[in-house]
Amino acid sequence: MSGKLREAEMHPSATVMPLPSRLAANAADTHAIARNPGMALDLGFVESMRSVNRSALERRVGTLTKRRSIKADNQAAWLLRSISLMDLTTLNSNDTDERVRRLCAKAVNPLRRDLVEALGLGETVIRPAAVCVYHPFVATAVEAVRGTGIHVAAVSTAFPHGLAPLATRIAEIEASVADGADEIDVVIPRGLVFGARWQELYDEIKAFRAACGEAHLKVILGTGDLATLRNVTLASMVAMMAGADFIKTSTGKESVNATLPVGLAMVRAIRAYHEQTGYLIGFKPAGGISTAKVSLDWLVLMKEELGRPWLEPELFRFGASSLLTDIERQLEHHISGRYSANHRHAMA
Ligand SMILES: O=C[C@H](O)COP(=O)(O)O
Repeated sequence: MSGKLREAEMHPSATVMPLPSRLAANAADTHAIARNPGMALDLGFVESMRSVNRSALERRVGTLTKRRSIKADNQAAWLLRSISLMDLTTLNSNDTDERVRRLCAKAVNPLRRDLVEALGLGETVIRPAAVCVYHPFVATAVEAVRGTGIHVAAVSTAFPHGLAPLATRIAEIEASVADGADEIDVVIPRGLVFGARWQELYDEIKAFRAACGEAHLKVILGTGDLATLRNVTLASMVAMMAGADFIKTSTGKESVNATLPVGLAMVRAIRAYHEQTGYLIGFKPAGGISTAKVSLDWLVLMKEELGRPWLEPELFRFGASSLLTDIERQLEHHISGRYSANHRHAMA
């Protein structure tokens, strides 16, 4: 099979629908979007989202993923898109500066030279949107990706549980911003959701947003801990009202991470918020997304439910530590018809 990609395939956004009013036209800057300022907490609106039908969401996900909207011939182009939508992540207890430098080097050159050439990419640069690290490694990452356009995201607010005093969590955000992180992934204390303590949750997230300043705020709900899709939907809505730029499923540390039905509940909350306010909120599924095929399922879901603007890094990211390795293997297979051993891939 030829590995060369047609121009239109390399740039799926070339055929996008007209951009909604709040999306800036300059897609070269992945922060070029009108930021969600948030709104007053409207519990009536939050509660209007309360009925969530799990089996209907599961049926919809089944239909979407079986319809194979991405044809085999186009899959390589969409896998390249998955790379550009990735927050390449390392969040391990044994992380070191050296490991973070290696991750960043991989982000700067995510594909081997021979793959780039075989795919006919020419001067087209394909890179993850961001690297995502713990606070102590922010400065190292900033230095390592300087000048590349790759964002540096820090997980913050006592990741992954969110159970430190509020002042400590806010100070953590401020420290990561001071070190150069321009995206901050915060976690919510799940107990605020179980107790329906929406005002407290709203106030905390609003304080996180203020501490972020210009840095973009991604709010991790820890959906695997939240027990019901109703909780997921209501927490999504409160996070957006409090000024989240993105809502994100999971930390990668819960026993259940990003699932498509949960993702669907969240993107429908995003749609409702957009209809109410005109603002576009990003979505980041994270945790356990490790295969190229699953990444394509997510892209189909986003395209079908929210449309093309949510296939751009301004509005969609995968949080993933090992997805890139599988995408590289699948691209190699696309080119050569063979799979190579994992050890040939630097991040394996
Ligand atoms: O936010 C990103 C996640 O922690 C990554 O999870 P993962 O290691 O399962 O890909």
